[in-house]
Amino acid sequence: MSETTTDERSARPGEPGRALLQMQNVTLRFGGVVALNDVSFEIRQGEILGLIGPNGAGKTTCFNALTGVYQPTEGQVVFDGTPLGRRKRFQINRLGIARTFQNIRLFQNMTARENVLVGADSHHRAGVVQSLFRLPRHRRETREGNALADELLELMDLGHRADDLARNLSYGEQRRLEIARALATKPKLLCLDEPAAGFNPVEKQRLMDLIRRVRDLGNTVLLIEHDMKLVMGVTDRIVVLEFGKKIAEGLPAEIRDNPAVIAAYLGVDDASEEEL
Ligand SMILES: Nc1ncnc2c1ncn2[C@@H]1O[C@H](COP(=O)(O)OP(=O)(O)OP(=O)(O)O)[C@@H](O)[C@H]1O
Repeated sequence: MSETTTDERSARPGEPGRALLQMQNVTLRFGGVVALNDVSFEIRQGEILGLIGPNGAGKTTCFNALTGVYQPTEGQVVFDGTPLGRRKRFQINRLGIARTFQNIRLFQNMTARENVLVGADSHHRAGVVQSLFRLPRHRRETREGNALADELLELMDLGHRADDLARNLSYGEQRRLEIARALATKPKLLCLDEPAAGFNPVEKQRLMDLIRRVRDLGNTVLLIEHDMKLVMGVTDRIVVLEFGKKIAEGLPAEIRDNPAVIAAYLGVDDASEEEL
């Protein structure tokens, strides 16, 4: 997990703090489709920022722009003071951005612990020679990796499943394992793309509690989530997209009362004013 200093945590969630990531006037086109249209916002150190909007609003494209899957057509993404430019996904991951996906991407025939270790391993420094001959650095990193993996599994309420194959975990456990694996890269920013998709309300609430726990340890989280009630309950600030444009940004209570947001969601089948 990322380490934080007192300075970084001094700003309370929702209050102005250090900008960890800045989307600066990002436009992203796919042929004639403008998936993002001049979008600007920032993610502040130590907060949970919710990114919401109706289907097709551009949320996943936004994620993809800031994790290196797509390059902005115009504008730029600045992370921790560094413009991401044309960096590849693994380079952006090394800078400190980790993400999970809408669909589960685990190594199904590996144990839960091994899946987390894959994340930690990508940041280890011991080379092939060190590993082959089990030299001291490799041994130390293996020990540290195992300890970190177990800590993260505990954090995600998966300590008791460490030695079970990923494929034998329940759907909810697999989703939590993905978050543990992403955290193993010790990211400065954790991006979660609909982590509660397919959950029942009780599971959803439990996951949101875990995400808050992750934030309380000093991590910064970007969260895409469709369920409005959950977003309102867990996030510190919210950015709302509609048709590729940012239509609102603010504290959950401000977003709930924002007429443009209410109008955007009333146009969607499965949302009602009550849900907002
Ligand atoms: N690779 C692509 N090629 C062409 N168009 C795309 C591509 N990816 C996304 N789009 C289009 O960009 C727009 C935004 O899509 P995006 O998936 O980012 O929205 P979203 O808010 O994540 O939606 P959902 O909630 O349904 O996942 C949509 O019109 C979509 O069809």
